[in-house]
Amino acid sequence: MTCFPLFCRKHHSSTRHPSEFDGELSGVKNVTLFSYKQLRIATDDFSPVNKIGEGGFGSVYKGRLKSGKMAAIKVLSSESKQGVREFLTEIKVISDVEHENLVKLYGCCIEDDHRILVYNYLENNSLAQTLLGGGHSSIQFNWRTRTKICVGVAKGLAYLHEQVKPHIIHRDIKASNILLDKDLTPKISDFGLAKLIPPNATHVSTRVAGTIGYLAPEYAIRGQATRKSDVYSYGVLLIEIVTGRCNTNSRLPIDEQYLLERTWQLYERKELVLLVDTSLDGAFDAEQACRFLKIGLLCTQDALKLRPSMSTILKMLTGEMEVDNNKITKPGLISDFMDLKIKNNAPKLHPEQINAAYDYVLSSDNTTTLPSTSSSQGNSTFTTVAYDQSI
Ligand SMILES: Nc1ncnc2c1ncn2[C@@H]1O[C@H](COP(=O)(O)OP(=O)(O)OP(=O)(O)O)[C@@H](O)[C@H]1O
Repeated sequence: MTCFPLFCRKHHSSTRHPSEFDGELSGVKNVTLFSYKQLRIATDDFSPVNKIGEGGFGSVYKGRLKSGKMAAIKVLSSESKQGVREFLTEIKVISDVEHENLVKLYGCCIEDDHRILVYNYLENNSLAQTLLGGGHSSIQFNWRTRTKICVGVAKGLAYLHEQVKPHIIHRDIKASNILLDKDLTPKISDFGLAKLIPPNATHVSTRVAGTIGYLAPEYAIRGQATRKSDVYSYGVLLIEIVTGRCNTNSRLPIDEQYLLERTWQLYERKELVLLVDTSLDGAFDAEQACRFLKIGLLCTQDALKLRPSMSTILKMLTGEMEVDNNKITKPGLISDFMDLKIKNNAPKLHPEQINAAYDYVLSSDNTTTLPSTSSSQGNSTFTTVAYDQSI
């Protein structure tokens, strides 16, 4: 393994072709550059046996580096144009930040057409595959562990939002981007969509790219990414961790399908405790669990100003600050926005219809008919959307 700043020319191997990446990454320091051969050896020639995941970006392999360290090796698929941009963003953003609750980038490989990111390997997969994976994991998420995960993710985000300069908006906080190490310490991953906030900017107007179910309405509709749109996604995640449920589940009765709506209903009825994951068999601190759910509601309010900052959230999670019930208002839901826009009193939408409705709301032709409500129902909302704000 060679360790040197990227694009320190005297170290370039003969196989590396200078490209548009040189300019794009000129400010990046201290990233280890791996050769393709090193990563081929580490992964046994990218053997399917070592494949541990597949994302929007490409395939992820487990590998052992020459140093003996285990690594997660993320190979950008060659067709992915958008992926190249995200590849560059990810390197720029995370090469400079280091925190216990953020995934660590060991380095990258830019050789011929290969674009590969190398991270520290996290033994216990993502929250999406474990806690929310429908019972396919043997990990016991007891209440203490859940508390540690909620607090850890909040610390990682507070660091990105408030300590790093310029501040960083992650833009894709969701269960599949929270990875767990061997001690179940959470690590925020996937900085490919992150944006750096220029000093004095109130928001970054941007292509909307994120995951339905976690997107703050103002970000989904107007493309305005702020730290408060990350706070919204964090609120959704927090409620998922306490309840052990995905934010949308179309197998449930209609009034329970949308977790945020359900949380609000039970909050109004003062029955929030009923929402806590039943697999805990009652072994949880009810005051703390209800507090976490209320914090989730604070985070997902429609008005950005009402959503707390990550450092305030952290204080509320740890009990250093009280949650003021008077400050909690109804969650902002994209479906509410769509209900207003869609003619003929659109019925409640299934997750796959939300995708179609997105396109509908953002298209100039708002006379388009929505697909019928009787379509087949899926359980997952982990659909990544990306469209131009200018649409
Ligand atoms: N550092 C890592 N350690 C262990 N496993 C990892 C690591 N990074 C990624 N993985 C595995 O690879 C999978 C795919 O990760 P990736 O970040 O490419 O996509 P994703 O976040 O699941 O989806 P999307 O790209 O659509 O957001 C993860 O769900 C996880 O199982």
